[in-house]
Formats: sequence, C-alpha cells, structure tokens
Amino acid sequence: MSSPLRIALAGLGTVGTGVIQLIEENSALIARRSGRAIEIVAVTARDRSKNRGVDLSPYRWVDDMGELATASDIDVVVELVGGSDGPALTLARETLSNGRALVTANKAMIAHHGAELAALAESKSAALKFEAAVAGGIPVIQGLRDGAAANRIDRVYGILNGTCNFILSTMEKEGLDFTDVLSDAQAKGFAEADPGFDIDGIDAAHKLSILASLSFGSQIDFGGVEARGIRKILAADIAQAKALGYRIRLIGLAEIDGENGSAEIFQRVQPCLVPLTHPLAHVIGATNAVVAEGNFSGRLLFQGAGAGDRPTASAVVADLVDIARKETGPAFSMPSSKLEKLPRAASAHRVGKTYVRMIVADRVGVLAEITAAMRDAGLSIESLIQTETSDDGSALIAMVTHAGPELAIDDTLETLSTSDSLMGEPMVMHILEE
Ligand SMILES: NC(=O)C1=CN([C@@H]2O[C@H](COP(=O)(O)OP(=O)(O)OC[C@H]3O[C@@H](n4cnc5c(N)ncnc54)[C@H](O)[C@@H]3O)[C@@H](O)[C@H]2O)C=CC1
Ligand SMILES: N[C@@H](CC=O)C(=O)O
Ligand code: NA
Repeated sequence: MSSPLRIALAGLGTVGTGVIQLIEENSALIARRSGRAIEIVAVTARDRSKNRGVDLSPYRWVDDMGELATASDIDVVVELVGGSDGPALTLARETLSNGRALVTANKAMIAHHGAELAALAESKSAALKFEAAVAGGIPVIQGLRDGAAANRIDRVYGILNGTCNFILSTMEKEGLDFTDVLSDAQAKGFAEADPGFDIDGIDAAHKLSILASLSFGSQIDFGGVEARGIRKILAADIAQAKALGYRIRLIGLAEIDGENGSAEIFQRVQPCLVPLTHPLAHVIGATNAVVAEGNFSGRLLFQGAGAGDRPTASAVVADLVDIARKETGPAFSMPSSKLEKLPRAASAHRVGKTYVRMIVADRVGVLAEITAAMRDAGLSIESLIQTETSDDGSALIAMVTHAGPELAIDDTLETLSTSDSLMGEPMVMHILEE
C-alpha cells in the first residue's frame, strides 16, 4: 500500500469532529478503497481545552493556523473554519500557493472566491475540492461535475438549506412560528455560526451560485442571486398553503434564459409553494434535494442529508478519498479559464402563479377592493381562502393567482399600499412549477 495521505484539520466544530469520528471509525475501509490510509497529522481550532467528545491527543495541536499551509508533513489541508474571508481564505490561499491540496466545506468562501481559488489550484497543480459545501452529504458536486458531464443543463433547483427545511417542516408538524424552532436547528448543529445566513436565504444563495456554475459552465455570480428568506412566514401561511394543496419550501432556482450567444442567467432563492405532487414537497427535516435537468439524462434528483456532523463529514472524506486515489480534475466542471461570464436575466418578464396572503380589516368591500386592484393589474384568482374574523377585527385572506407576470403582483401591491384595509405587509410567494 502507498504512503498515507497526511491531512490537517482547521476547525473542530460540528463538521471537524465529524471528520475525526469518520476517519477513526471507517479507517480500514477507507484505506482499502483509497489504496492508502488517510492519517490526521495536525489539528487547530480556537479553543484547545474544549471537550469535543473526541480524543485529540494523537494529533499535533497547532496554534497558528498558517503553519498548516507550509508544514512539510502535510499533504492536504481541510478547512472547516467557515467565513467567506478572514482566516479561512488566508489559509486556502496559502495552502494552494504552496501546491498543497485543499478540501473545504465552506460555501461562502467558494461562492465569493471560488474562481480565484480554482485558478490558483490549477496554476499549482493542486487539488481543490468542496463536496461538503453544497447540500452536505449528497454527492451533488461530483454528480454534476462528473456524472452529468456529458449533458447540457439549463435548469437546476432545489432545497439547499437544511436549517430552513428543518424549520419549515417542524413549523408544519407542530403549528409553530419560525422563531420557536430556530434554536432546535442550532442545537442540532445544522445552522451557520450566524443563523441569519440560513434564514435570510444567503447560505442557499451561496450554494445555488456554485451549483449554477457547475451546471451551466458559467462563472460563479453570487452577487446575481436574488435572495429572500423565511423570516416573514407565519404558521398561518403554512396552514393556508396546505389547505390550497401546497407545502412551503425555501427553493433555490437557477436557469438559463435564451439560446447560445444570447444566453442569460437567472438565479433566485425564495420561499415557494410546492405542489404536493412535486417530489420536493416531501423533503422534510434537514434533508436537501437538488433537481438538475440534463438534455440527455433527463431530470436528475439528488436527495439526502444536507447538514449535520456525520453527513457533512461523509462528503469531506469522499473528497479526501478522491485525492488519495489521485483522481484530480478541475474544481468546477471545466478549467476556470473556460467558464463563461453570463449576463444576468432580468426578473421583470417572469411569469407564474403566486400565493398572496394579506391580513385585512374585516369590513364590507375589502375583498372587492383587493380583487379590483388585481383586475386592474391583469391578474385573476385561481383559489381564495378567507379565515374567520379575529378578536382584533382582522381576517386573513390567502389566494393563489392564475399564471401571470410577476410585475402584475407588484402593481397590485403598489395600488393597495395606500389602502387602510390592509393591516401589515402582504406576504408573496411564487408557486414552483411541476
Ligand atoms: N454544520 C453543518 O451541517 C455544515 C457546515 N458546513 C460548513 O462547514 C464549515 C464549518 O461548519 P461547522 O463545523 O458547523 O462550524 P462550527 O462553528 O461548529 O466550527 C467551526 C470551528 O472553526 C474554529 N474556528 C473558527 N474561527 C477560527 C479561527 N479564527 N481560528 C481558529 N479556529 C477557528 C472553531 O473553533 C470551531 O472549531 C463552515 O464553512 C460551514 O458553512 C457545510 C455543510 C454542513
Ligand atoms: N447551515 C447549513 C449547513 C449546511 O450547509 C444548512 O442548514 O444547510
Ligand atoms: Na455535497
């Protein structure tokens, strides 16, 4: 058997400790599959004395993370610190500049700096791998980069944030509002260090921009992702969506509009109503699912655990196995210099069905006022529910429109914005097409 692949772990939180446990538990199997052992040589984190439930004594503790990039007995640095910039990025740059391989779970860093890091890795013939960065334990990067490599893909979408999916499915099951469930997701290790990244759709936007690049052969454009989160979703929205035949899920969707030559890229993360007949409606808990439509493969569905210590460690160590086997290739689906820069598609012309929820003063003529504003904007209603009047004299109206331009919803809400019938801001969510 060849000499062991010697690795260093930077970051010993949820994912880092999961990686140690996996390498310890499956070491013999991994060595047989890789043709060589994977050996942890050095580790670093903020707090050496913290009890992590794993024995760190066999490994060299390093206080200065930068040492990992230059130590002569380390082949691969595994970055599990997090953050788009700061120490994670410094470590990544130094590791690759020294011609060492880098494995990372850090989608924020790849979304912001993936192009630069991929070019650096190529210039130094060093491996750069980030399977854990998108959809945790699901081998979707490898699936798109390798398995679907022969296809043209014009659309990729899915449930990309385990925390939000856990929150939404728990809200549905327990009838709770989202703040009541967030702390559970944090306790399970799903959430980012700043959970605002999860619930405001930023984490899913990081992942979507990476998926779009892999799928379309385009340069990552994180700045081009419109992102909306789940903060404003009420338990009542989930109940009304269910009554109308849908489940609410945070969906990231990227697609190519137009043909070769005039192709534009559209990228958006937003809570959507997903028809119960769609497979994504049945994805619950911290599970993720990604759908990619290949022109020869047809619809591909990748589903599995999107967060948590063990699934994420599985993806990190799969990257290490690839490196141990010397299965090198470009970090993305093609060398970084071949990735196309695509213009952003405007969302103004998009057409679809929309859910609108309003809390209104329950008095004569309110419904007529709303439907008149919709008629003037050219929108018609497919279904509508009005709840009983509350003690404060308000009622909830939830409706799904027929397919129409998104701009018509904006026009309707603009007309109604001066109405004193509306109590608070309406909630608008698009319906995911089947
Ligand atoms: N938790 C999850 O389910 C998943 C996390 N990820 C990503 O994996 C990475 C790690 O996530 P977690 O393990 O959840 O985070 P965590 O917060 O549990 O652990 C972070 C670790 O990095 C260390 N660290 C942070 N700043 C440091 C610094 N300046 N110097 C030295 N050490 C430092 C901390 O001490 C800690 O050991 C992040 O990029 C995250 O987005 C990716 C997929 C799933
Ligand atoms: N916070 C992320 C962790 C995995 O990427 C999530 O909840 O999906
Ligand atoms: Na993955």
